[in-house]
Parts: sequence; C-alpha cells; structure tokens
Amino acid sequence: MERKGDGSGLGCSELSFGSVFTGSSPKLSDGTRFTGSPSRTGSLKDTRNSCPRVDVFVCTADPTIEPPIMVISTVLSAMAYDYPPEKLAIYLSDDAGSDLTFYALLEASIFARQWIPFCKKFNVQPRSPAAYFVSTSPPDDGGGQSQTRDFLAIKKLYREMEDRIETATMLGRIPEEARLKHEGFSQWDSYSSKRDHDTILKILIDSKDPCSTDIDGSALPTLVYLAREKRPQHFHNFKAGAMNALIRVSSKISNGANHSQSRLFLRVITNVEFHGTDGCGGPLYIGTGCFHRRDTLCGREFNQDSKIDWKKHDDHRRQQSVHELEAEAKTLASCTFEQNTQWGNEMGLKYGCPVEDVITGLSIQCKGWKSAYLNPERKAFLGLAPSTLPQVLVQHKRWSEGDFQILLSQYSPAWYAHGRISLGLQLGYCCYCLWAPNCLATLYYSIIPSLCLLKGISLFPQVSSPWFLPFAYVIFGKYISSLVEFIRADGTVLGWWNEQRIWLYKRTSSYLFATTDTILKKLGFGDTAFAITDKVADEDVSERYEKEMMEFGSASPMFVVLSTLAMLNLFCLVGVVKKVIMNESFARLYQTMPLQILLCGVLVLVNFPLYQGLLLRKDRGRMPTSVTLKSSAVALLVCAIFSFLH
Ligand SMILES: O=c1ccn([C@@H]2O[C@H](COP(=O)(O)OP(=O)(O)O[C@H]3O[C@H](CO)[C@@H](O)[C@H](O)[C@H]3O)[C@@H](O)[C@H]2O)c(=O)[nH]1
Repeated sequence: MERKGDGSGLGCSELSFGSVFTGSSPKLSDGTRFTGSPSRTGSLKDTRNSCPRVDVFVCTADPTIEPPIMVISTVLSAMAYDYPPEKLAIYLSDDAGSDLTFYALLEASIFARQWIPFCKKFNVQPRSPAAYFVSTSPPDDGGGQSQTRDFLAIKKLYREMEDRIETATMLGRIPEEARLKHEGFSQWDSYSSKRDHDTILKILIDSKDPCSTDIDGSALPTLVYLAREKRPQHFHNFKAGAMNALIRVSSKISNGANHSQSRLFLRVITNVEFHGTDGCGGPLYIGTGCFHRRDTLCGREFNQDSKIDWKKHDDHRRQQSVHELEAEAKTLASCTFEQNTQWGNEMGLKYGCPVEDVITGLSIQCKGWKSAYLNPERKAFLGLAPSTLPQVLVQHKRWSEGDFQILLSQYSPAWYAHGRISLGLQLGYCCYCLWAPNCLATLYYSIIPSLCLLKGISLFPQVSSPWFLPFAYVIFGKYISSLVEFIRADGTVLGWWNEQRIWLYKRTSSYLFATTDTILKKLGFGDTAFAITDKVADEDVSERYEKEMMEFGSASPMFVVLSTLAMLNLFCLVGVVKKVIMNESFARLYQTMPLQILLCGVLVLVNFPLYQGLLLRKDRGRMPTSVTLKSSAVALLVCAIFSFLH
C-alpha cells in the first residue's frame, strides 16, 4: 500500500530549480544589438587606418598538459589574423617559465614568415596549422599547381618544425645548437624552478623593425614571450596574476587598446544564453573569445568621455631600442611590482577567485560598461574542450566553485550589482552563481523519489489529481525547451541526450564538491586552487573518445558519488520490478507514482554508460573495481537503512 511522503524536501528542491530557471530567463530575451562584422563592414584594407591596435594574450602554465606544439598553433593562428600586422601584437604568458615553450615559440616566429603569407594568399581556414593540416588534404587541381606545391611545401616545413619541438619536449631538453644560436636562452641561466625564477621576457618579433618581414616582404605582427617572475614567498594568483603582468608589459611594448584570449567553445552558453544576456546589457566575460578595451581592465569607470577616437589613439611611438624596452618591461612583471597597489583589486583581473574572468567582467559591467555579443558565421575563436569525463568534472568544479564564491563575495550579483546592472543581467549572473548549490536539489531528485518508490511512498500528485498537471508541465516543458535550444545551437538529438547525462554528472559530483569546498573555505579551511584543465589525452584514451566511449579509469571521489547514485537507482528499479512481478499490479503503481517510476527509469537510462563502466567493460577506461565495490556497498546500505527506517 502506498503512503504519502513529506513534501518539504520536494518543495525546497522545486524552489531551488525554480530560482535557477528564473535566473536563466534572460536567455529568452532577443539580444544581439551588434551585428556588424569585418566582412560586412567592408574590406580590412579599406578600414586599415581606423583599425585599433590589438594585443592578443595566450596563456600557458604547464608544458606537459598544454604541449608547446599546441600552444604555438594557437599563437600562429592569432598571428595569421586578417588584420594590419603593425597593429597586432601576440603575447604568450608562460607560467611554467619553460625553455621548451620558449624554444617552440622561437620556432613559430620563424615558421610564421611562411605561414602568414600562405594563409593570406589562399585564404586558409582554420589558421591554426595543427588544425589545418589535420582537416585539410592537398588541394586538387582546382586550386592550380602552385597551390598544391605551396601546400605540400608548407606542410613539410610544419611537420619538420613539429618533429623538432616534439623531440625536444620528449627529451625535456633544447638542442644545443638552438641554445647557442639564440641569446634568449641565457635568461634560463639563473632559473631554479617553475616557482622560483626571474622575469624572462623576449620580443621575438618587433613589428616596428623593418627587417621583421615575412618571405613576401610584408610586416609581421609583434610576438613576445613572457614568464613573469616567480618566488616561493610571493603568491602568484594563477591566471589572474599572469594576465595582470601581461596587461602591464603589453602597455609598455605595444599598448593595444583591446585584448583577447583564445580557446574554448560552449554550445548552449555561447549560442543561446549569451545571445539572451546581450539584450540585458551584454554577455559575461568568460576569459576567452573576448575583446576588451584596455581601460576597462584597468578599473576605469564609464563616463561620457570614455568614447575613443581610434585614429587619435593609434599613435604609439617609441624612442627606446628593443633591449631597453625589454629591460623596462621586465620590471613590470616582477613579484614585488603589485605590492601596495590596487592590482588584483581595483585594477586588472581580480584575485582570490577561481573564475577571475567572471568576477572581473561583473565589476566592469558594474562600472557602467556594456559588452556586446557578436557571433559571426565564421567563428572568431575555436578552442579545445575537455574530451574526457574526469577533465569535464574538474573544470566544472572550478567554474561552479568560483561562481558560488562570487555569489557570497562583496561583488555578489545579488546585492553589489543591484542598481548597477539591469535586473535581467543580475538574474543571468545569479543563474551561473547558483550552479553549485543547485546540486542539493538534483541530489534530492536523484535519491529520495527512487527510495520512496521502493517503499511505495508517493511523493508527487497522482495522475487523477489536478496538481499532477503543473508537475508534468514543468518537467516536459523544461526538457522540450532545452532540446529546442540545443537544436537551435546546431546540436543534434543524440548530442542533447548526452548533454543531459553530463548535466546530471556535473550536478551530482562537480557541483557537490564545489559547494562543500566553498563552505569549507568560508569557514576558514583550505585555500583557493586552480586545477588546470588537461589538454592532452593518451592514445588509447583518444581512441575510446573516437568510439564515443565514456572515460572513467580513475578511482576519483567524484566517480564514487556518481557510481553510488547510479547503483542506488538501479537497485530501486530492480526492487520495484520485483514487487510488480511478485504481487502488485503495475497499473495501480503507475496510477499512484507515475512520475517516480519515470524519474527512476530515466535515471537508470541516463546512467547506462556508468553501468557499462562499472560492470561490463574490460578496457583501461572502465571504472576501477574498488569504485564498483564501494558504490554497490554504499547503495545497498542506503536502500537497507531507508527500508528499515520507514
Ligand atoms: O597559474 C595559472 C593557471 C592557469 N593559467 C592559464 O589559464 C588558462 C585557463 O586555464 P584552463 O585550465 O585552461 O581553464 P579552462 O577552464 O579551460 O578555461 C576557462 O575558464 C577559466 C576560468 O576558470 C578562464 O580563465 C579561461 O579563460 C577560460 O577559458 C590556461 O591557458 C592556463 O595555462 C595560467 O596562466 N596560470
């Protein structure tokens, strides 16, 4: 006989889901105030004079998980922008201070002399050589013999460069010949470790130098390597610290009005949610794929005089030699430079938050600046998204933890931003900031209804009750609208279904750990950390990725939580099926607990790859046996305790 359950947990969960849903309402607004793109506003050649200077920042912090060859492909793609080279400067910040990355950048500065004219001549897409040579085969005769010849020649050059860099990376040592040839390597003479070294700075290409030209004699963009000073006694503030050093150093060298950073692509967030927030004052700054005016990052308030006449501001003359300039710029990246200054607080990217980008963007918008969303057909930025489940979960833990910290910080979108930005944008920020605590509602829905189903306790209204309708409406409405959003963002139904899986996994593991860590930090336990997203995968991991197999492989605590939830739902479903077979009529069960049956069934379906990993797979990507044992034992225990208590 079924019993009525206590609705307070359900009510809190609904409230929590409702608050996130309300927060996501800005996406319904029809944004896109800014539709212009270089291709629509005429050729860049015509508008050359009015183009602002642009400084592009590329960050790296570990040559093992961000391999130098990958880093320089990003650099080369930015160098090959269809943009006046004398107005473009590319900066590579290397927080590992690795001579291997420097060596790769040196190689890139030489390869760029051939790559940039090749890109311009044949309008190459994409302009990252690594991506281009993987996705493009030699042009057929339609391109003409010269194109085929040039393609094969540049590909050969690229492969040779790739070989040299990969060999050096594998050996962990720079070829002696290269070391002797370039004075830049002498800066590593005093290097002790990645956490203890002087500032290393080298202008590898100076666009003002008439000798810095490509093979066609055209100017090349400026290219700079920077490893800011690191000392064990000075906290380095992760990416925010690196970015602030770059902002200061670049202001000395090229003083580009705008900055951008490369990487990353998030389908629904960028295509749907940012499109919506654009109508409420502009999308969030998510650290990548954005351009900024330099003064917005330097803490300036917006006022009527903030409008820039780009032509006037373009005049960046320089008296010093490159060596003098390097020496002067080095002091700006020293550990002590920021002492007793507003850097990291009122100036530059903010410190102390694992999502330095979002908190900085919020404070910029609170100072009256607006951002604009531009999503041209030809993507301005393409990046690398994590390809394995552990990478996704670690990345989302950092993001959701950082966003939750912002909610509780002095810059909270809930109170600090009130009156400073539009209500729609405030809600938009809150939606992301509530990701982490929302795990509690998701956990409730993943555990309690299934356990109650096992015990015959009805939580939701019966099919015959008029209250059934709002629940059914919300559930179906939510899923249909998310499917439509996904398809609108060029996704597929299968992609959407996989997204639902990842949605559940993130919420029940990353967000749970993020919530716990945030609360512990608030209570004074633990420090802020920045777990860098791994950008490489072993060969067999990549093979499984190609076969669309989910990667587990490690006994991480997040996997224990996910597996326990999956096993618990499986046990509950098996228990119900057993009950139906033994004595109950399915029709009666369905009449009284349809939503619980549906929920438990869907959870089991969603968790299918987990059951495969826990029970069926034999490859190295399977779940470790210890996780299978732990999760099954805990799930059984919870079912037993619940049955005993009720
Ligand atoms: O001490 C550090 C730590 C990280 N980084 C660099 O920061 C970048 C972003 O780190 P990553 O681990 O790749 O983070 P993602 O989650 O992939 O990046 C997104 O989320 C971050 C905020 O969490 C933003 O800073 C990024 O711009 C945005 O792309 C990488 O290039 C790192 O090399 C540093 O330069 N120094």
